[in-house]
Amino acid sequence: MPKVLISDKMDPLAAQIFRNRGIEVDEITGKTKDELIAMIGQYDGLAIRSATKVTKDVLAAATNLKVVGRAGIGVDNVDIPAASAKGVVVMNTPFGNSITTAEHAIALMFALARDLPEADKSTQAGKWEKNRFMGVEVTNKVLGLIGAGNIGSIVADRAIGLKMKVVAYDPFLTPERAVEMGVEKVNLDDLLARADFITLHTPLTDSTKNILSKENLAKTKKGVRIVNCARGGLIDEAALKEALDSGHVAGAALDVFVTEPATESPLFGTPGFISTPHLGASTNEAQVNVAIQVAEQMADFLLSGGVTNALNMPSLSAEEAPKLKPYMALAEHLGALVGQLEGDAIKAVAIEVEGAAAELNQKPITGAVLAGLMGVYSDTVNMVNAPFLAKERGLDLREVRHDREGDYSTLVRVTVTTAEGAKSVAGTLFANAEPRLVEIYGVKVEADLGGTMLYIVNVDAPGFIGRLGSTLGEANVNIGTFHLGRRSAGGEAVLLLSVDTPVDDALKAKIAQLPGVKTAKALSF
Ligand SMILES: NC(=O)C1=CN([C@@H]2O[C@H](COP(=O)(O)OP(=O)(O)OC[C@H]3O[C@@H](n4cnc5c(N)ncnc54)[C@H](O)[C@@H]3O)[C@@H](O)[C@H]2O)C=CC1
Ligand SMILES: O=C(O)C(=O)COP(=O)(O)O
Repeated sequence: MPKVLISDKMDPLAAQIFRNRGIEVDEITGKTKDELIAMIGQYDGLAIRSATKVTKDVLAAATNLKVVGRAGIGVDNVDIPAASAKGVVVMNTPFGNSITTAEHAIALMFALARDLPEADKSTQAGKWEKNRFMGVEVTNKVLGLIGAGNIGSIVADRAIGLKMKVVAYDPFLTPERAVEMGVEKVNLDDLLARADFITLHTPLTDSTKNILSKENLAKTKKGVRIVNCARGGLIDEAALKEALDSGHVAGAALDVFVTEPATESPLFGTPGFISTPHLGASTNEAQVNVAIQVAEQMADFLLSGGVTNALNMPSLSAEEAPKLKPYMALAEHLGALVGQLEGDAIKAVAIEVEGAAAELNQKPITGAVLAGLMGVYSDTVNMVNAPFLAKERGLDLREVRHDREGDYSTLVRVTVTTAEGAKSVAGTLFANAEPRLVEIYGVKVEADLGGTMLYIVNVDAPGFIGRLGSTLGEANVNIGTFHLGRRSAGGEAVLLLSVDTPVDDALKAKIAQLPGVKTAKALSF
């Protein structure tokens, strides 16, 4: 039974879903990094929000971990390259809390426009300072949207409803989408110069870090009000403090900080400054959404291999997963076969599918071929890290889907290119379920790949099979299955046999010395 740790505060529905689906679950929140490291080894899945930091050290200790599920959007608290290298899938719930976060941005915009927190404090202190608080309307004001993705678009929609003019800066926003959203696509300088309110909705990346830098804050319109419900680090906090003190920026509302929890900050107490403790996603509705989604996605993955919303591997629906399962076994075997036969000599790989296989999602088949191929170099390769390892080795990858009718109702072909040219192996499914090799380097051989095998290329001549059988018999090695094919009578013959015991180097050398043998390799699957 897989075991999951929920390490951040999550709606109880998450634990309930795991249990209903037969997954053991522990809810242990608020642990330090060392405590997490000490316990993580026993879990197959880790469900988190933003508090748990899934660092390289945590991943190194996570010897059983297969999936990290983020009940929310931002995954900057997860070292994704380290997770990928370790073969751990990282998934999030990209839509579950977007409305809620957009609403929080709008709420903060209004709070800034009317100085609500300060007015509340003063009124409850019995001051009735009616003349101190003079706000601004948002109607007809320009809202500058930095980042026009899921949350940004919802903010734009609400702001347009409030009769604001929305200008958006997002390098990935197409002109068509801008028209659809009813916003004007602008460059950053234009936005800074025109916006009465600025709201940020981008992830924190190299290109967005300090996007509101000291220099860019200086380009804003005097009296601008700024909202950040995305990530700390998008605004230079020290520069923001200066701009608030000087009165250039009239107000700023931050839900997120460079360092969280932000229990102290030079910004605290600055006139015009409002803050909330990373509450963007904190509504009942959003937390129910993300808890259900993350638990269902993680359970699908742990129980059936279905992959949804993964950031480091292609998606695979829970319905598709069982259909693809035998193909993935076939693909992994074909990859392992060419990987063991050609090793470092491989420069490029082409993966072709035809017949029934061409109707399926090809990405998992490709991932499985690469996992088999890269598995030659490491025991910890799986479908998640194999594509990254292949890229690191500079392997050129090509995927081809054929519409044509071939000799087989379904076929997967893996062709590798080495200095000697292109070499290919192909396999099919017997009875839609059992993987079968059908061709190796141009020779038709039907074989079950599995266990320990011997691959022998020899000159097709009488007496060879007898001599090989005797050599194996003398070494007390029992033959399990025996598959034979040849390029032409009297030409090159190919033998693939499974044996019940490992073949040591001495026996391999003996076989290689038999008359007529061109190649002799031991394989394991
Ligand atoms: N405060 C909170 O509790 C919450 C914060 N968030 C944060 O909100 C942010 C946005 O979330 P979504 O809208 O769902 O993401 P998204 O991926 O749908 O949209 C992000 C947008 O930023 C744009 N972008 C990327 N680089 C940019 C750049 N250099 N300049 C301008 N735009 C750029 C992208 O093209 C994309 O359209 C994320 O960082 C997420 O972590 C999300 C949920 C809750
Ligand atoms: O979903 C996100 O990106 C958020 O920032 C929400 O964070 P939280 O789950 O409230 O810790």
